[in-house]
Amino acid sequence: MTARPEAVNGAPAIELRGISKAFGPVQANKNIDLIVPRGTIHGIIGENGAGKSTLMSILYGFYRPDAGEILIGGGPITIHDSQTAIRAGIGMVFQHFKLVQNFTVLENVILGAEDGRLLRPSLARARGELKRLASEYELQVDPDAMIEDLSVGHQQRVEILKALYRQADILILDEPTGVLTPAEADHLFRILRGLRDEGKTIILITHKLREIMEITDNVSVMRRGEMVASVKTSETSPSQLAELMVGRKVLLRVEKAPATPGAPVLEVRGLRMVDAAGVERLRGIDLDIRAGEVLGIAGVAGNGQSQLLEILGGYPEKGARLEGEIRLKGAALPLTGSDARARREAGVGHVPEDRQVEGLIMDFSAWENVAFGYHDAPEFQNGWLMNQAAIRADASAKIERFDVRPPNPELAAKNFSGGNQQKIVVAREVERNPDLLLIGQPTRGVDIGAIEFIHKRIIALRDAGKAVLLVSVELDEILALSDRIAVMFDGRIMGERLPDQATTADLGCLMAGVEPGTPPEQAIPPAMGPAGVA
Ligand SMILES: Nc1ncnc2c1ncn2[C@@H]1O[C@H](COP(=O)(O)OP(=O)(O)OP(=O)(O)O)[C@@H](O)[C@H]1O
Repeated sequence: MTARPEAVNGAPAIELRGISKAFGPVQANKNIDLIVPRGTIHGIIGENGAGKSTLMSILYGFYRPDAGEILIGGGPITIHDSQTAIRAGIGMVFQHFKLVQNFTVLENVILGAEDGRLLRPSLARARGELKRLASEYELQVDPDAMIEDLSVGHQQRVEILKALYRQADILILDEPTGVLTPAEADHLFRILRGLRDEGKTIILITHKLREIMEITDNVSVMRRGEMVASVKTSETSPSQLAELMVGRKVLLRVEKAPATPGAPVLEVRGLRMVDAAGVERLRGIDLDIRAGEVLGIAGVAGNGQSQLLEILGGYPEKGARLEGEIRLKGAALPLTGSDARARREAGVGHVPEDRQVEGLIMDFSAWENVAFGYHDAPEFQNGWLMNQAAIRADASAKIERFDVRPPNPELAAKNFSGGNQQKIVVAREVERNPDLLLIGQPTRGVDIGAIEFIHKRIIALRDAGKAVLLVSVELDEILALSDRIAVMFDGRIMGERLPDQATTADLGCLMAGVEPGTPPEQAIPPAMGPAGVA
């Protein structure tokens, strides 16, 4: 490790002094100072677009700062690229993993490492080292498994193993629990504590204040490009952190009156779906949603929720075979063929789970994305022509109401932070007041101020007599918003509960495919989820 700076005794693991970075007119980081003591877990929080990812990308060598200084172990260092960062002992686990899908675990771990040539002796040595790391850190994973066959939780283990294999002393994790089940998140936290206790330094970016309180030693708060506070976790509280982040008091719970459901809006009977590869993804779904209620679908990702949303939204996977019946306000909807537009015209709004692939056209501007799919509405027509000025004005107003930052309707979707991209999609769908809103992972990667806002809008839609189908892997979100909860496992609905009667343990059993109260010897889940999620 030639370029690793000499550690100065007792010096912090990381020190940033006066770091600034602009993207055109956007000052993403302004004169940032940060000290992270060695052997601690340090949380970084801030609203969407506050500049957290930019700061970490500077530390990992993806961006060069416009100004400022970085010290690692007390020694100044210029981080030209990620190879320099790796040599300085810095490892990073991204939100969207950087693994090669059709390579094995072992190949991914050694790829890019200094002895990463795929020669037999080095491979054998690497295999031994990987085995040692996996057992020492409870990161068990089959070295010969293909990445594409692993659940997201296991892919994340590979990312961590990759950093440890390169002897990282500092590990940066960007929203690591966004894709994990509660049990996987607990396991990850155990590992992080273990790493900290042996002297490694961990930076954790998260929007979840519960995680900050549970696992970090110190926490730094960013707001609009600046570092506004660094505090000891034991000396702060979730409400104080929320206020520091947003600059105002934030309600950390959803306030809603009991639902008064009306006539059925959506009726689904015997919905089955077999995908192009012949795998049965939905095995006979029956559900009803009435006007004025939120039905929450809980479940571990990969158990058919995505397919259900896509089919209801009018774009089933290519080559899928479908069976069953869907009725919207009493009228049968066609099952086959792609008819997202017909669904929209019939009063269905859809916020897809994957905003970047299905929700947005990343190279198009924010206003085009807000108008997308609705631009041919009568109010936007001017005789035979499209009234572009009206479309733009309407989109700009929605961008402003949803507090999309920066509030620049001309900026391409790809240049917004993840949470702000999500606000663009939610603004488009919710502001049309659909009779049925299908909404998948509405607040993934979204900051608490925006979560509060999106939750309020969902409840307002319900209170206006609309029906909402909410799919979320966040149990807290399901419990807070739903009037009824259905749990999906392996393409089926395992059970339905009322939120005030459901316990996390009870829902957890159903999510694992086990009827609550089943004697332990019989409580073996019938099958893995379709995507192989354990
Ligand atoms: N490559 C880029 N080009 C232009 N603007 C950018 C680029 N990367 C980031 N920005 C802008 O810099 C600001 C900070 O973004 P950053 O991604 O660091 O925020 P964040 O705090 O990580 O947000 P989130 O919590 O939503 O991930 C935002 O206004 C963003 O739009």
